[in-house]
Parts: sequence; C-alpha cells; structure tokens
Amino acid sequence: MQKNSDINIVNAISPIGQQPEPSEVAAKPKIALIGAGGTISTRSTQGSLDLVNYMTDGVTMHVDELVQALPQVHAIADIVAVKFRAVSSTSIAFEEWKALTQTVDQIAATQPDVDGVVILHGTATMEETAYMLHLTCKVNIPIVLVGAQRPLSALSSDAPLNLLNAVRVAGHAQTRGMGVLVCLNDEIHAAREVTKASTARLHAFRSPDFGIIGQIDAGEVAFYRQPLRRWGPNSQFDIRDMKQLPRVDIAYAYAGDDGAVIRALVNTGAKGIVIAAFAGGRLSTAQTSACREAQHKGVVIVLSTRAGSGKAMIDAQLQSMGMVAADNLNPQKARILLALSLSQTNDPEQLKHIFASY
Ligand SMILES: NC(=O)CC[C@H](N)C(=O)O
Repeated sequence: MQKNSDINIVNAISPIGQQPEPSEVAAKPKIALIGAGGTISTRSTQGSLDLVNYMTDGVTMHVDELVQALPQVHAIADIVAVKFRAVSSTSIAFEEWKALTQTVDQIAATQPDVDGVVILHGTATMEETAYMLHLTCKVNIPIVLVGAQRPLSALSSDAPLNLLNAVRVAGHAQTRGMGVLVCLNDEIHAAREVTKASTARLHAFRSPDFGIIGQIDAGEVAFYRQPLRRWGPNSQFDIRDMKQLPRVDIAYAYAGDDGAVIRALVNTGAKGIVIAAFAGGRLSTAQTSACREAQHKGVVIVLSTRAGSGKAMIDAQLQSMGMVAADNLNPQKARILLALSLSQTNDPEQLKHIFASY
C-alpha cells in the first residue's frame, strides 16, 4: 500500500441529504476520524470475494472517502476527517505511535469542541497501538480504535457497522474515563486486555479472563465495567518528545528451547527481553541460563506467558535473579510497557511496581 506521510486535518464533511433540525445538530457529538490504514481503509480491485489479496493489490481509501460511502454516520455525529498515514498495521511502530499521539493532541488543542476521536487501524497490531496510546495519550476525550476483518468491497463486510459503532462509542457520554477502547463486532474492549485471537472470524477480538466492558445493540451503547489500572492523563509515560524507545524483543518459549533466541536477541542489542514463557511463567533450564547471561550484560528480563490468558507467576529462583512478572499482560503488550519503563528505569523493584500498576 502507498504510504502517505501527510498529517492533515480536512474540513468537516457536510452531511449528505436533508439538513437536520438545529436541535438535533446541538445534540450530536463532534467526532474526529483519523485514518491510519488497515483493512477498514482498503478496497479490493479483484471483486467482492477477495478477502486476502486486497492488502497488497487494493486501493487505499482516505477517511473522507470512507465517510462518503457511509452517509448514515452523519445522523450520529458531526465528522471531522483527519488524514494520517494509510499503512498496513504490520508496518506500524514507534514513529506512527508518536505521530498518532501528536495528532490526537493537535486535534484536542485546535478543536476543543471535538468530543471524541476514532482511529481507523489495521487489526494485526491494533491491540499494541491501543495499549501504547492508552499509556501515553494525555487528552481527556475518548479515543476508540476500529478496524475490520473484511474490506468494504467484500461480501458481508464488517467495515461499515464497525465504523458506525465506533463513532457511537466515541460520542457516548460514559466513554470518558474508560481509557483507549477497541470496538469491533458490536463489542467494546479495554485497551489493556484486548487481543486479536482469530485470523479471519468477525469475532476476532477478545479480552481473555475479563471479557468486554460494553456492547452496542440496535445502536445503543451500554457499558458494564471500567478499567482500574493507571493510564493516559494519570500515567508517567509520555512519548511526544522521545526520539525512540529502548529496544525490547520477545522470545517465544518452545519444547526443547536451548536459549538460542535469547542469546541472539542480546547480541542484537536488546535492552529488555519479554519471554512468552511456558504457562505459569516457567522456563527451560537452558533458557534460565541464557537469561542469567543476558542479565549479566544488563538486559532486563520480563516474564509473560504463551498461555493466552492468566498471570505470569515467578517462582523464588527466578525472582531471586531479578526477573519481573508481566502480570497478565500478553507478550506484545508487556513489550510496550517494558520499553516505556526502560526509558525511565531498569531497577527491578521499580519495574515490578510499574507492572503491578499499569
Ligand atoms: N484485518 C486487518 O486489518 C488485517 C490486515 C492488515 N494487514 C492490517 O493489520 O493492517
């Protein structure tokens, strides 16, 4: 896909069709839509049965085009379309996270009447972007990430209703105070817990252990619980002026693991390694030795698990080595929290406190 590096706030798009009554206008929230690419922003050139090739051969739609294709959204909100970078989320990294944070800041500063922000994003790394923004965005307005499993050009695309629902959630009064949210398939997930757990099902996004925090049925948004851990305005992390994050990699444990991946990552220059350890937070003897070598070279080791849910528990031996548990963060989210933390400290006690707080 083409990369468009312009960050450009486009004028509010006028509603198509009949103008609503003034009283309706006053009641409608104003929502900024930031187009960051992914399936939701891509159209196939191979017809309605293409569910795979569109990411390489397809046409990127900017957010204003998408809104033109979804006039129903104007009954729900006044839309401000914001051009960002249309990329596959497999290419999203620190540079995009920083630019997204700055873009959200810019919207909040220049358009104080904007009630919420929706970010259109690929699903592959949506959970990582959501958690990064959750930990670092300082604005008080809701931020909702939305994607799709099937492009707008496909049969039974989930793109239109997902987008409509995300706008509903971003404009809903109760959404303030929930942190960054992810909204697909009529469900609302908290950024800290959500993960993509299926390749192609519409019900791909899940929040293991705790479940969704809300849902949208027949256009009605309903919340049932609220995240408690530290985030956003109350967080110690801020990437707006950072040049880069300390390098943190992930080592996935497997039967017969001889520690080679951990050693290779140390040689690559990792400052921290998150291990997707065996369930419960366990390592092979050879991995433990490789971790000890890594720690002698100053590399911080955080244990998450490959189990898909539950807390990583660290036994006394690994604790005495100064390893830090990722709590119940999955490896890719633990990587984000560790990278942010390492920009401030590599003290195991402080890191333990951070992993217990965020
Ligand atoms: N459904 C999707 O958005 C996944 C495909 C896409 N490559 C992405 O993550 O950006």
